[in-house]
Amino acid sequence: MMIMPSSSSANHDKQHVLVKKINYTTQEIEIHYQIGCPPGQIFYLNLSSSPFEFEDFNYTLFSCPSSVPYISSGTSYDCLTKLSPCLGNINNQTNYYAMLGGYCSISRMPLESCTKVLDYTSVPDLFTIKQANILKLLWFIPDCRRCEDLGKACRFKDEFYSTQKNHTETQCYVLKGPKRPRATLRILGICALSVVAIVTGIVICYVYSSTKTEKESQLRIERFLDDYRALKPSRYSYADIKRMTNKFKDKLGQGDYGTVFKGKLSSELLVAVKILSNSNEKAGEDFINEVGTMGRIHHVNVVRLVGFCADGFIRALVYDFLPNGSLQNFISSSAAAADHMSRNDNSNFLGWDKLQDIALGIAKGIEYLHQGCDQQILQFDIKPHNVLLDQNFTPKVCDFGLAKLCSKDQSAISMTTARGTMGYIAPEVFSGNFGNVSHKSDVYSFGTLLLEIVGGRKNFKVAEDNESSTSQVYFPKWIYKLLEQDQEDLRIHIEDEGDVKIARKLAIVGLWCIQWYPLDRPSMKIVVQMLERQDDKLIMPPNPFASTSN
Ligand SMILES: Nc1ncnc2c1ncn2[C@@H]1O[C@H](COP(=O)(O)OP(=O)(O)OP(=O)(O)O)[C@@H](O)[C@H]1O
Repeated sequence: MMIMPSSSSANHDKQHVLVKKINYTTQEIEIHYQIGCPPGQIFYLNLSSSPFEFEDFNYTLFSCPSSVPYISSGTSYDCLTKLSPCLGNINNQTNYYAMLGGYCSISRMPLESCTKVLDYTSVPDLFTIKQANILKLLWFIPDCRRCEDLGKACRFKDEFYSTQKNHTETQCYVLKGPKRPRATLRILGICALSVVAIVTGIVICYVYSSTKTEKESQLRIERFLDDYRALKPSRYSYADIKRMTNKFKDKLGQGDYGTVFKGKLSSELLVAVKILSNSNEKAGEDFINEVGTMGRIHHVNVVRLVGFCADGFIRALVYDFLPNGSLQNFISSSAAAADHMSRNDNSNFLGWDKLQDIALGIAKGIEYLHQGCDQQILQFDIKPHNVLLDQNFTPKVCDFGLAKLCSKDQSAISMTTARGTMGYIAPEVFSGNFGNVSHKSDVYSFGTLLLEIVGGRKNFKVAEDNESSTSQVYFPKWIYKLLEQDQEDLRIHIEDEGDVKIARKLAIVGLWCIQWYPLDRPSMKIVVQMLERQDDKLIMPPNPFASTSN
């Protein structure tokens, strides 16, 4: 900061002073100022070109012959300041100077021997300068003290619009953060909005997905409970059975042990209801067998027992309805017989791929019965009649009236009477001479079924066509010879290149299964593996008819 001594002063140079303190609230600035000697110099400070003023005081300068004692006024200002040792030379006399503040009464000062030299009006606070070398300056324009008190910023009123250059009125305003360019602000706004949108989106997604997951898990539990309930066969009354079969309106078929009717459990669940005939003395036993066995098994290739009825003398079994009926309806057309076999209508022919799938499905179902349950279940009546097909032609093993439960490690079971259907029964089942009755007995029946699929006719029935001598040939024996001679033409109905390969495979597996001695037959597990093989490298089995060959 610079201040200029007055023109009356000898020194016209601008003087640099040090700003010690600025107080914006009181609008005071303190500068470091060394009082000169004689002190009058300060009284001629020219502040006209600056916005500052000093607080004006009035003083009277006295010249005294000797030093005067210092006397306090008792106020915040001192009354008398000695200017000793600043000696001045007035009227050719070397004198001490004393300065008397205008606010003090001269009568109380020890100035009797002194002579008044000069009155100074409107001069700075000499006492402060003298004590601390501080000169206090004030400014009044702009007047921001009110704004400072309010903690606000201050500016000239209508700073931007005023046409008057020297207007002095001020106004307070709230100081905002540093201004940012509009584009930056817009980008920041967009970013902020995006963040808010993303966060909101995440929150909505989270809430939505957690509600959805909750609903899904609830649904899953409901479904599980439904399924769990469905796993156990329900018990129905006769009235229920009548209601579900619409009073036995739609008959599906007649078996040895009863009549089967179509029924409806709900709009979605169709059922087949088998009413066991009372006339058959074995019906009660079959009933217990069937419910006891099927109540505990669940497999895609085993028909599901939905429920049963034991109401008075009425016994009924309720199964899932399988719209494509039994496999028997489809295998008699599988082979368009060669000249020595009777030619059947092949309108029901499913194709070799489908037949292979069906064979594999049945094998898996039987393997499950043998190995997949707590107890081994021997079905003892595997035949095409007892394989039902659903809407996708997935095979389901059914009819467990003859089934027997035994422990898994049991290698043989005792059997008092022969079980099963002639032509499918394993030799050991009807005669104890050929080995023990075991799971291998089901393997034999399955082998017969496989060969029926390939031959398209009942194996055990020698063809009744007497027009040709070859029609008397027993199909398994005949096909064994053909395969042994590695003949390509199996005299089957072929639609595709791979058909012969499939038929060969089914026939070879079938021949393995119908080995006379149970020990020579593969287990159902091996049968499944053989049927799943894609190559045509299956080893030919020994001749199953060696002991019976003529
Ligand atoms: N779950 C089912 N879904 C659809 N049809 C069925 C169902 N069960 C049986 N049938 C039909 O009812 C007919 C009679 O079946 P049933 O099991 O009583 O006798 P079978 O198997 O033909 O002979 P057997 O009494 O000697 O075993 C079958 O041929 C089949 O067409």
